[in-house]
Amino acid sequence: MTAEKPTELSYNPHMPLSQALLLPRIVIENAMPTLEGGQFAVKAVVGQDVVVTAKVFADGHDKLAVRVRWRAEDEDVWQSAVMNDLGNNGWQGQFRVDSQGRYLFCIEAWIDQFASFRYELEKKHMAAVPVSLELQEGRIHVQQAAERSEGQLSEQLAALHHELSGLLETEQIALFLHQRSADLMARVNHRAYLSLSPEYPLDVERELAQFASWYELFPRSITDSPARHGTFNDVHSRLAMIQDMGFDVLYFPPIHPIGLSYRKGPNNSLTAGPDDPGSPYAIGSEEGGHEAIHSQLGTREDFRQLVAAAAAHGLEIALDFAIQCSQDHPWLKQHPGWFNWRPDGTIKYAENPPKKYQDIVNVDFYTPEAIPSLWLELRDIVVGWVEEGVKIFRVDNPHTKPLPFWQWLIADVRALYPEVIFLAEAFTTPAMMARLGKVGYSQSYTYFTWRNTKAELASYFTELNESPWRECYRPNFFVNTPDINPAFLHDSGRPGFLIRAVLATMGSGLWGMYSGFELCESAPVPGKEEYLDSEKYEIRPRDFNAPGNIIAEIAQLNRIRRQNPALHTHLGLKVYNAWNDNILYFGKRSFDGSNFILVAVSLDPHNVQEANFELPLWEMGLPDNASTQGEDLMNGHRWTWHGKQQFMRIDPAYQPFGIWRITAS
Ligand SMILES: O=P(O)(O)O[C@H]1O[C@H](CO)[C@@H](O[C@H]2O[C@H](CO)[C@@H](O)[C@H](O)[C@H]2O)[C@H](O)[C@H]1O
Repeated sequence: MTAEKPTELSYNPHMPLSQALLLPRIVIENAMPTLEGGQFAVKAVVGQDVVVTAKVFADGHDKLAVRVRWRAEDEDVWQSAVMNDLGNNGWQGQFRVDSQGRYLFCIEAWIDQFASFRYELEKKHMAAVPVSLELQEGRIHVQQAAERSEGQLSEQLAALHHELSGLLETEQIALFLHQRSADLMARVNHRAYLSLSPEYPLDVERELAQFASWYELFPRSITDSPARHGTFNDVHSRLAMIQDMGFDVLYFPPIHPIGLSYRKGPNNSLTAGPDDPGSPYAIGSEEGGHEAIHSQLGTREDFRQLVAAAAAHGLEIALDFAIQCSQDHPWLKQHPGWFNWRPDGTIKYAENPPKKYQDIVNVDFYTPEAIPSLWLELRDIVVGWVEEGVKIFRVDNPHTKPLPFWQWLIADVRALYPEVIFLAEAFTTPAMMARLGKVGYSQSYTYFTWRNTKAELASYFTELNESPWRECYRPNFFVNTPDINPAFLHDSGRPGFLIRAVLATMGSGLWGMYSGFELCESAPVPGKEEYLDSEKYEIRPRDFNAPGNIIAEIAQLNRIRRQNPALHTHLGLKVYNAWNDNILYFGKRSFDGSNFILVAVSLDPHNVQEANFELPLWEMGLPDNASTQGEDLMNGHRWTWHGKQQFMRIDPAYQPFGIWRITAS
C-alpha cells in the first residue's frame, strides 16, 4: 500500500494556494489510543483487542469509508479492518494483537463515491423523485470501475455494466441497491480523496505486564532463627504456599553483596553491630556488585535452581534493580569517574527527601567517563540477569535517574527480550510517574496505599481509568511494602487487612503484597508508617501459619481474579451509588460486556455498615424493574435480585466486603 501524506491541517495564515491544494480533504483527528500525538507508544497485551476511535469527517454529505490499518513493526504488510460510524463524526474499529513487540497503526479514510451514489439513489427513489440521470451516473461509475480494474474483477464489473444497461429503470434501481453490486464495487481499489493519519506506535507485552499478583519476600528471612541467614535453598519451602495463595510473581529485594561501610543497624540506626546484616539496598562489597550474589544466600547454581523450582510452581522471580552503590562497591575503585567526588574526597550519600540513605551513593549518568560506559554496564547487568531467567525487574527510584537512560535501556533490552517487564518504584509527581510509563515502564507503584476514604478511593480509581495517562500507566496496587506500613492497618485488625486486600485485588489487574501482610503484621515505629524492627535491617523469621492470618481469603481473591476477565485490568471500573460514606461500591465490566463484577467494601473495620444501593442495570441495557442473577464469589451462593434498588449490610466481624457476579436473568 502506498504511504500517502498524513492528514495535516495546521493553521497557516499565509498559505499559498499550491499548499492548500495538497492538504487532505478528509479530516482524521482525535485518534485514540495515542500518546502525545504518537511520540510515545500506548500499551497493550498479547491477545488484546485494541479498540481504535477517531473523529473523521469532510465537507458535504458524501459517504466516507474509514479503516484502521496495523502491522507489527518488523512486518511489511499492513492489515486493515473496517471502522464503524458511531455518529457525530465518531468512528470505531478494532484489531487483535497476537505477538509481543512494537506495532504501528493508523487510520485511513476516503470518499466512497459508489456508497454515496447508492445512498442518494435510495433516498430519491423512496421520495418518488425521478432518477434517470442518477442511474446514468451510476452506470458510468461501474463502467469506470471496470476500466480501472484488471482481470476477473474487471470482467465482472463490465458484465454488471452490461446487465444494468439492458434493464428497466426499476430493475436497475433494485440491482444498484443489491448487496451484490456494493460488494463488487467495494473490491475496486479506487479511494477518492484518500487521507491517512500519522502512524501511531503500540507496545504489546505479555499478559503478566497487566495482570499479575506479586508476593515480596526477603530470602534471608526464610530461616528458623534470626541467628541463621536464610538462603535460596530455604526459599524452596515457601514456594507451594505462595503458589497456593495464587501469586504469579515472587519478588526479592536486592540479592547482591552488602557493603560494610556505613552499614545500617536495626530500625534504621546508623551504627550496625558485627552481626547485623545491613540493608540489601546498600549494594556492593569486596565480593562484587550488581552482577554478584550475596554469598550467604547461596551460589549462582542455587539461584538457578530456585528460578527453575519457582517456575515449576507457576511463579516467576522478579529482582530489584537498584542503581546505587555502597561505599564498598567495586565501581568506586574501578570507575571513579562514574561518581561525583567532593573536594574533600567524599561522595554525597543518597537521599529521597526526607529519607536519608547514609549507606549508599549514587552514580552520575552524565560525567564524561560515564558516557557511554556506565549506561552500557547497567544494560549488561540487566541482560545478565535476564539470561539467568529473570524476566521481571522492580526498579528502585527510577525517577531519580535520567529518563533518556530508561527510554534507551528498556528499548534496548526489549529488542532482544520483548518479554521483559519493568515495574517502576516511583513515588513522585503524577506527570513523572506517567512519563516513566511513556518511556517504557510496564507498570508502576501508586498512591493507592494512601487512599483510604470513600472520596479518595473513588476519585483515585476514576482518575486511573479516565486520565489520558491510562494508555501508558498501569497501576500496581501494593497493599504494603518493606517501606510502607500503612497507618490504616495499625489499629484496623484483621478486617482492615481484608479491606485493603479486596480494594487492591479488585481495583487493579496488578497488585502486590510484602510478606507479613497475610499474617496481619502491623507493629509500627511509633508515629511512623515504618515497620518496627524492619526486615530491611534485620533477619526476621516468621510463622507463616500463625492464627488469625488471611491466607485463605487471599487465595480466594486471587482465584476470583483469575476466573473473571473484568478483573484483569484496572480499566473498566466505575463507582456506583451506595448511600453510605463508609461503603465504596464499584463495578468492573469486561470490554465485551460478558463479565460483570460488583464489589462493595466497607471502609470501616470496626462497625457494621448498611446502605441502599443501585444495581447498574442501565449498563446491561435492562429496565429498572428487571430481575438479575447474583452470585457471591467468596462462597458461591446464588440468588435473584428484583429491580434496581437494593440493600446491603456489612459486618466486618464476618467479612467487610461483598464480591458479586451479576448476570441478566
Ligand atoms: O526511596 P524509596 O522510598 O523509593 O525507597 C526505595 O529506595 C531506598 C533506597 O534504595 C530503599 O531504602 C532502604 O535502603 C537504603 C540503602 O541501603 C537504606 O539507607 C534505607 O534505610 C532503606 O530503607 C527502600 O527500601 C526502597 O524501597
